[in-house]
Amino acid sequence: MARLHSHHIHPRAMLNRIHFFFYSAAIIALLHRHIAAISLAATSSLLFLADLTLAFMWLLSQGFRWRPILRQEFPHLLRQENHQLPALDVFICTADPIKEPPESVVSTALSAMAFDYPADRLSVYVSDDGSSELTLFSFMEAAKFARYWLPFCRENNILERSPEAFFESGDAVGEAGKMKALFEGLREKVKAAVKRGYVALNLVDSSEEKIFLNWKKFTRRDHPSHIQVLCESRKDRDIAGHPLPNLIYMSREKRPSSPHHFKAGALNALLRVSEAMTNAPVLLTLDCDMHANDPRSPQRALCYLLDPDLAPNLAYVQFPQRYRRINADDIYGGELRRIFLIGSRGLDGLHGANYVGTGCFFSRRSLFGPPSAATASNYESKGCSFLRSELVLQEAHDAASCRYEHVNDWGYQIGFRYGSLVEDYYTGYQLHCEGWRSVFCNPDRSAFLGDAPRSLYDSLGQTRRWAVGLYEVAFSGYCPLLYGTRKASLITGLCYMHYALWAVWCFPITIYTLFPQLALFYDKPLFAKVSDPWFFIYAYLFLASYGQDLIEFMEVGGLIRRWWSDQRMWVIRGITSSAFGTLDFIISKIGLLAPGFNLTSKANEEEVNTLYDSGKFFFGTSSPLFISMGTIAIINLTSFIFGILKAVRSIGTMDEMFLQLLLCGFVVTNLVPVYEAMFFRNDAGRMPRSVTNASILLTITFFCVGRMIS
Ligand SMILES: O=c1ccn([C@@H]2O[C@H](COP(=O)(O)OP(=O)(O)O[C@H]3O[C@H](CO)[C@@H](O)[C@H](O)[C@H]3O)[C@@H](O)[C@H]2O)c(=O)[nH]1
Ligand SMILES: [Mn+2]
Repeated sequence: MARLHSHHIHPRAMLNRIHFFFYSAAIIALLHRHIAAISLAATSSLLFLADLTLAFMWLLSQGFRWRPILRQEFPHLLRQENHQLPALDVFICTADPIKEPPESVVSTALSAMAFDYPADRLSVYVSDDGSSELTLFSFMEAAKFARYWLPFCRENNILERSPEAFFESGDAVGEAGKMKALFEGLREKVKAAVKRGYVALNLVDSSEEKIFLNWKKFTRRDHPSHIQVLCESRKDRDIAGHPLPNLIYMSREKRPSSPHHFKAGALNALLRVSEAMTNAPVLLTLDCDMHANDPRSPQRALCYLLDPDLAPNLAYVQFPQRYRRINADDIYGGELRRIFLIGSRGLDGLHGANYVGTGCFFSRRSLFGPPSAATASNYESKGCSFLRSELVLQEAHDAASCRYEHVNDWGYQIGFRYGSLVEDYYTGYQLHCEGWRSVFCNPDRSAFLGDAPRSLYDSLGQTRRWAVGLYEVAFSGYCPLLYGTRKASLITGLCYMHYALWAVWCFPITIYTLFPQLALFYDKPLFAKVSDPWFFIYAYLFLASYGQDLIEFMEVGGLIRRWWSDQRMWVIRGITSSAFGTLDFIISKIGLLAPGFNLTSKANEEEVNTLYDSGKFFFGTSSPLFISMGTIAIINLTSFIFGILKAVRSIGTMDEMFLQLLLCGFVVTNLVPVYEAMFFRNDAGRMPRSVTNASILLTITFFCVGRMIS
């Protein structure tokens, strides 16, 4: 058998290692200087703390650079060699018809149904945590549309098989025009229903009517399980007479007394329901807003999953999260290249890429125990009984009930893991600790494309939730530093710890954006003079780390201006979402409030979209997050202006204050959009006045306190 894939170590790995030694020497020198000059002065000990944290985080992150791997697959060989393709179950999660518009969710499902894959071996399962009749209705419509859409894609060899994305790009004429009209019809119907808030019974036929009448008795937090087989490949045909893949709607049982564990709970219910129905050995998880952009991605993943050398230990093949409709500058750093490309590639050279929740092909086996314990025979696909048969449906409903969650090890020993809001990170980590491996697959044509948040508040809300979820792992019995380093490997554990402490950046960033600025205002020098040799250590540390970051970012296809946004968002997150995420976590730990999964909005709001497309930040709401950002912005601006004025008057002081002035200027440059939104904009996305006023008040307070201390 020819090799289905190849890989090599990144050519820069050696340079990275050399750089590691020089850079660590500089860090040690700096820390030594701190210790030698240690004083009880608050500012200098804070700066020491900041540098210590930065150094620690830097150390944890070096594993990503130790042995990055680049891979290539040869999926065409699968066909040449007549490989039998295994059955594939696709899981799509949605949770709210308002934040996650059903017309987009069905597009995602259609893109997966249209995979270039034998229909009798492909099933698409949709979990609806919103338990919404609107979503079910949309999927009923989607099942009808699929009969036209699938043959259209197949016959015209279309690559972009999400109807939403397909019709967005390019004009539709001829047959495509007809398809577009059909899809628009579906969309209008769905949108009208969502606007109305319920499914009008005249929209559905008599057999469907019963379902919706029944539905009205439930609430979204208290209802029995509901499963609806919308397409069944053994029975249903598209308009060209080909079998359709299975399409199954599931709303798992929810009871107030039974914790539902958010997305991890939904995925586990899907895991059980699919076991009762099709039990495919290969699974694909997708977020509702992440459609397939290449119909042959399953074959690409199978290049690894079918490799007899890898298969016994291979848990999953992860594709990167990539996004469409990102604006030119990617103002919110939504691409997250550092996590989804650079980080994954780095981990791939160790135990394997981390799981990022979507675009990931699993071997079902891996979710049921360590590689040594699994017996392959339990994971053979079912193909005999009809999905709509009484028996199968009964079993499936049962599998979607809360009952399982109480008695079994679901979420702890098997399935997607509970206990963290970032169930993806946590599950991948646990699998690696169990001895499973994984692979990062990053083809040139994006396999999946999703939507990134389009308002600042959404973007920060998302990372705030991640921060809490990551802390939950850091401070659990499975802390990667203690447990991961032992169970997986030293470097893998350190990398996972780096992510677990992702929000810890808030400490050094807040210190560096606050105290040197106050000190500048009150003429207190903190750093080395320009004429001092130590100045060069500072310069080296700063330039080398930013330089390395830039090189890595560009190398994974980034643009300079997007890199600038990316590093800006690092600063902004540090003073907002990471800081508030840290607080959220502390509050949840002392038992005041249980952490919740706030969905990221995927809704298309006109104003938000227009501002996003024109590259302007959308603030709009008065959130405490923005007050902390506004305060730091104004403090930096004030100190910077003050510093410049002083520098102009007496050049002499420049020598010892230069680094502080530079730092201040750097922060000010980063926060230009904040000043604009506070003082120069009048649109809906500007900073609310109340936030600006509160920030000014807080700034004054800080300067007063600073005066008392200095
Ligand atoms: O109770 C819930 C909450 C969420 N979801 C689904 O989970 C997915 C991710 O939710 P989203 O609001 O889009 O979160 P993001 O922060 O954008 O998602 C990232 O982070 C999540 C973990 O916090 C991962 O699950 C995702 O895969 C990853 O893309 C969506 O399809 C939701 O419908 C559920 O099914 N049930
Ligand atoms: Mn999302």
